[in-house]
Amino acid sequence: MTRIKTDLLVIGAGSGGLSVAAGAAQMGADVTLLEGHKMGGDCLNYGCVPSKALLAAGHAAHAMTQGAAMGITPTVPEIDYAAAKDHVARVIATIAPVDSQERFEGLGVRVIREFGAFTGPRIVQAGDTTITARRIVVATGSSPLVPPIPGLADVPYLTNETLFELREKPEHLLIIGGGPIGMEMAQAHVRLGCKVTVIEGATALAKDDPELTAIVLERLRAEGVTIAENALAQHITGQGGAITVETSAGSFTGTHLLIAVGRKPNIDRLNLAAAGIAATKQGITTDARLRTTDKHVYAIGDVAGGLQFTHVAGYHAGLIIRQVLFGLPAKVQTAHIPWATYTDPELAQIGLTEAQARETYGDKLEVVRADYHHNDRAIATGQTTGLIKVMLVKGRPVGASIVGAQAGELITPWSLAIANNLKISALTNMIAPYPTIAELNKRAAGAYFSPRLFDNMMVKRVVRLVQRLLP
Ligand SMILES: Cc1cc2nc3c(=O)[nH]c(=O)nc-3n(C[C@H](O)[C@H](O)[C@H](O)COP(=O)(O)OP(=O)(O)OC[C@H]3O[C@@H](n4cnc5c(N)ncnc54)[C@H](O)[C@@H]3O)c2cc1C
Ligand SMILES: NC(=O)c1ccc[n+]([C@@H]2O[C@H](COP(=O)([O-])OP(=O)(O)OC[C@H]3O[C@@H](n4cnc5c(N)ncnc54)[C@H](O)[C@@H]3O)[C@@H](O)[C@H]2O)c1
Repeated sequence: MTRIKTDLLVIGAGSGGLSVAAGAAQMGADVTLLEGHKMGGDCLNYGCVPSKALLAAGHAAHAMTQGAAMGITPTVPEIDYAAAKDHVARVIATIAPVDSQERFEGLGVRVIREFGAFTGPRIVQAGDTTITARRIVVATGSSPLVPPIPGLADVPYLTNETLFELREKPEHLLIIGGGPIGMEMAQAHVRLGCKVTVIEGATALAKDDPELTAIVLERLRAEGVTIAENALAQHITGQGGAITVETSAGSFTGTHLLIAVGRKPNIDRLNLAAAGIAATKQGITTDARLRTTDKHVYAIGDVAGGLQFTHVAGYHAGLIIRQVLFGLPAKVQTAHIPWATYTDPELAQIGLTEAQARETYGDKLEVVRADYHHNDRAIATGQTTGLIKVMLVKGRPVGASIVGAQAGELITPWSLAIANNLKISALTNMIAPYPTIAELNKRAAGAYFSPRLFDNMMVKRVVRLVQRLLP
């Protein structure tokens, strides 16, 4: 049995935990990091990285079918599904050293490859090591939620933890859940030559603006994905190769089944009760400073519930560094946190959607828009499907929604604007190189001033007067 005393104990080496550990160790703190499974957590091994790598393989296959309008003869791509998964594995392996035990030990972090469990307030057991810490950060992430649908336990099913290892190409992939995981994986698979059916109990991509999600769903359907909405999965039967999901809107049969109905926080192993730390089904209870019910213990990232994204876990980590290392106050804000779904077209959101902004601000709300089909770069590249909507109150953005090529890139300046409470003029003052899709942001911002300048009699009178007076 080994006993350790440490300044800062971080439980979980995923997006959030690694950021805290790297920052704190490099600033001179004594840091201990526990990881019971793979360094890098969900994002690297089972989430963002493999999903974007598989989407890229699907994109490459799709591109071979799309050149006709530009004089390129489309071909039917030959798809080696297992080789596409090899590409996914290589991408993970390329990024893995950044999150590795060796790198973190090199930074001065004490890394223990064990699951941790509280045995008392600020005391954690990890294998045969007992750790007492002045401050603890719980960053244990989340796992796929497997709902208690009758029959599910008796059929083989995939989750994001097993999908990326699958080497045999699904002939017909059934996906329960039309959230970001379901829709990204639906498009990746249909483009890799699989038949795909998405079974969604309510509305697909429901967290985004319905006007924009309709554009994504239309494209997915046009590419061959069957999307059944208001189809709650109720009963599952069959075996590998022939699985039937009975829903409130009919039954669907496929060869493989992916469950993508949301996440559950990783708290079962933590023995939180021993430390008097409260949690709900959504995650560990935290205050606005990310402190748990034990003020010396923080919870960050997916395990704290709320928005579950890698950049949120990273943002939380920054707030922890501020508080724990420098003793400065810090408060979680959510208004400037964007997200993007990497379908084609991409879908991105920050702040309030139009409906949410309308509910909050009523008549004070102004909505400005710009369409991709007016953008010269989008015309040149044949990517004219899409639009930007910006929600403004008294000349300041309170939300932005984008669907279209590179929406995930285009959302960033709106985060800058909202995070710094900038006026929309900050975006009109900006100059984007021509021809770029990014000009759309400036065009949307300009749409706020256009009616004020061009439909304004006073402006016209002033201009005429100045013209008369000028020599
Ligand atoms: C398919 C998929 C695609 C995604 N795509 C995106 C995307 O494109 N962009 C985006 O921003 N987000 C994406 N996400 C979400 C993103 O992966 C998570 O929000 C992010 O990984 C959360 O980071 P975390 O540090 O909270 O948890 P994790 O990264 O999950 O790390 C938690 C770590 O803690 C370890 N652990 C758990 N319990 C213990 C314990 N008791 N002791 C020690 N270690 C423990 C786990 O093994 C794990 O390594 C995606 C998620 C999925 C599933
Ligand atoms: N691009 C990204 O940033 C990205 C990509 C993937 C995942 N993620 C993260 O992972 C989280 C989880 O994603 P997700 O797609 O699993 O969850 P989700 O909660 O966003 O969507 C799950 C969907 O499943 C549906 N559902 C639930 N039970 C059902 C049932 N019995 N039958 C049919 N449908 C049912 C829900 O109505 C919902 O639309 C996301 O919220 C996000 O934070 C992010």
